[in-house]
Amino acid sequence: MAPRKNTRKTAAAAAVPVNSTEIVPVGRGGFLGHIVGHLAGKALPYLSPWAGAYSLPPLAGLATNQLWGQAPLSAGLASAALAVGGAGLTVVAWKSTPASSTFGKIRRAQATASVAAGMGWLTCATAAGPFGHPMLDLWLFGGGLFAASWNLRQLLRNGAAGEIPAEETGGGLGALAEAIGWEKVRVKAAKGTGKGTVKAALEVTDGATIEDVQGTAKKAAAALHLPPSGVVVTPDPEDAARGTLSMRVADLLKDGVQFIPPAALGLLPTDDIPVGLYADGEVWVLSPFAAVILQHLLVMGVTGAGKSEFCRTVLAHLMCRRKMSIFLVDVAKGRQTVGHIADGLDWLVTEEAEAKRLVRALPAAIKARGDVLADEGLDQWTPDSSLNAVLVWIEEAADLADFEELKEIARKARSVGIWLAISLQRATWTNVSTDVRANLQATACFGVDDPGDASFCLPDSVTAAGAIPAWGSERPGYAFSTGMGIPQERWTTEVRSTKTDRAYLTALVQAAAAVRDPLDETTAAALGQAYAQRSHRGTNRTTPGVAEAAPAVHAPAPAALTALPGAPTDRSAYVLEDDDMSEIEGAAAVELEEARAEILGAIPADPEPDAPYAHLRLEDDVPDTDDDTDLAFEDSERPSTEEARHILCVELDGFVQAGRLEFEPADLIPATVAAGRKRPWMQNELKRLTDLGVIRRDGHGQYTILASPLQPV
Ligand SMILES: Nc1ncnc2c1ncn2[C@@H]1O[C@H](COP(=O)(O)OP(=O)(O)OP(=O)(O)O)[C@@H](O)[C@H]1O
Repeated sequence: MAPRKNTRKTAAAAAVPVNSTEIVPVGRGGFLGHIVGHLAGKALPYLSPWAGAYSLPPLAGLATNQLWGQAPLSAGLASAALAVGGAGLTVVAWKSTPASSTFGKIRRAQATASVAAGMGWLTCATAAGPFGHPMLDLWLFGGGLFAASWNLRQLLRNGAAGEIPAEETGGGLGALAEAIGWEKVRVKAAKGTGKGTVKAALEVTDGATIEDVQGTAKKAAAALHLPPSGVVVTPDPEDAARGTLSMRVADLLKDGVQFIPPAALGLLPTDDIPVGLYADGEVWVLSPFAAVILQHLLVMGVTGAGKSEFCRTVLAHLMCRRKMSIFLVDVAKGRQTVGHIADGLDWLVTEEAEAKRLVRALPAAIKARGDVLADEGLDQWTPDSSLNAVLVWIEEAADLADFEELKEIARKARSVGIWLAISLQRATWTNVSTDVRANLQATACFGVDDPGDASFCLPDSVTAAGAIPAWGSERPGYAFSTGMGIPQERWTTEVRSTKTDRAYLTALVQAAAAVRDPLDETTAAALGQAYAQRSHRGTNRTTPGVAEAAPAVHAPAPAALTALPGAPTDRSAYVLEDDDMSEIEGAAAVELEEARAEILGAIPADPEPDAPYAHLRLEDDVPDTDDDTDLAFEDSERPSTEEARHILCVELDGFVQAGRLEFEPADLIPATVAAGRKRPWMQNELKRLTDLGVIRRDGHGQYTILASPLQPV
């Protein structure tokens, strides 16, 4: 295995401050000096109430006494004015001090009492003078009590920073709590992470729940003037009364995230895929193939939200790996999105018919891979298998396959190492069934217009926490992502995918051709003609032992039938016994009536409606020739059953050679006539070829050719 570099931490390392140990200076000033300095530093904040209490009152008292205390009239008027002013100030102090908690109430009482006592003393000191008795005694005792009570508050606040409510820690969280009705919520120890996010511990009391708090995350964001998704409340899995409040106060990713190149060419599919950065600078890493369960991915976001960039990022990384094959289906703008890295795609599908072919071929590949893994003694795909891991990325899958088909593929592909990624602009109940959704357990939800859409993509636990990317296309590349080995506590952290550079990616993918393995033989054979005739094939190394697709052989040769996936080895298998025939006829009877309308509907309108033979149907015997006519038909010998079947097989093979893998029964009418047979015979043949895995019946009377009956794959 190629050496692995730990990409997960590289980008983060620059942003994370190094934890330093405080160094005590030794030398001049020395240890004692340091202790004295340290103590002085600690004590200083506690001295200010004392300094204020013992300096301001005498100064103010002396000033007012000197100004108005000398004459009885001015002293009386000044005292009265100060008393009224003092009462007013006391009311203001009471009203303006928040008291949503016990601590708040104490603080309000303390602030109000301090103002009232100070103004009362000043009123008296104006007339009586500050330094006589009892004014001097009141100042000395009252000032001491005042300063000590404020010291007590400081001590409580500093000593129990983690235990007291936010309003005690300052920073406006107390006001926030009051504004959004968090009476039963304690917000503790708000701390900046230094990476644009402030985090605080939450605790609910009096019967409240963390879910109640989650419901008000948007209010909190509005009160703090943050983006709607800027406040996220995550419950503590260990304690239902606790949680974490994260507030993203700065956007470190707004200048974009550069593509993080692969650590090496030739890594395995199980190695980490770095696809972007989290809001706190950590690398956003996906590990789908290394996770305990391979979780299929649902990518969602409005047009312009950044899905294509994300797709290119994931694909580019996987294109640089061994034992990995990638199929991409994008009927809308495939070449435009990935044309420059198409070399790395083993199969790029841009046509709807081919997309349907691919989807229909997958069940056979899943089955064949399952058999190989069982033989290899593996419960699920690992790099030890002889098979490649496969990524099938489908854009707007709901338009290309029916839900039942997708559900089955998603359910079974997981264990055989086929990773399904489905990208949608808007996943609602109407364009993806809940069954399919349930099988897409990993998500990357980019901007959506309606918050409800996000809840279709992201798990409830994530949207409930307030992690909803309801920014539409305003913030391209930003998303929330879950599953694929992402630690659960990261699911509610915003990410931004990397922005790719066309020229760089092209060069990278070209260089990686030397390490890309071709698709393993088992999967390639099981995918049949749909894969053998794919319209695009990428470049990869040719590994000894893995044959390239056989050149098309037009000449039908009986021996070639051996190449059918799961088909018997000699042509006699195509010849059925009578018993089989009646069984098939019985089973086909129902289908016949259904197919009849379809076939007849497909036949163009009769160009000679008034001709004497117009009443004849395909299944009617050809009438005897008119006695009056000169025309005579040569008696041609009716082909044997084997010959008739061969004619039909040649017709089907002709379709395959022409790159046409879909047909309707009506298309086989000329061959049926050439075989000297009628419609029921053709229907039986179709049924038989379906059972043999040569063709597959789709809805609405259509068939897909899975493998030519006459050619090796
Ligand atoms: N991670 C990103 N960082 C910066 N810009 C980005 C990022 N992702 C996408 N963009 C920009 O946003 C625009 C739209 O991106 P993109 O084509 O990936 O959106 P989309 O979701 O695929 O849209 P659509 O559904 O129409 O295909 C592009 O101009 C692209 O450069």
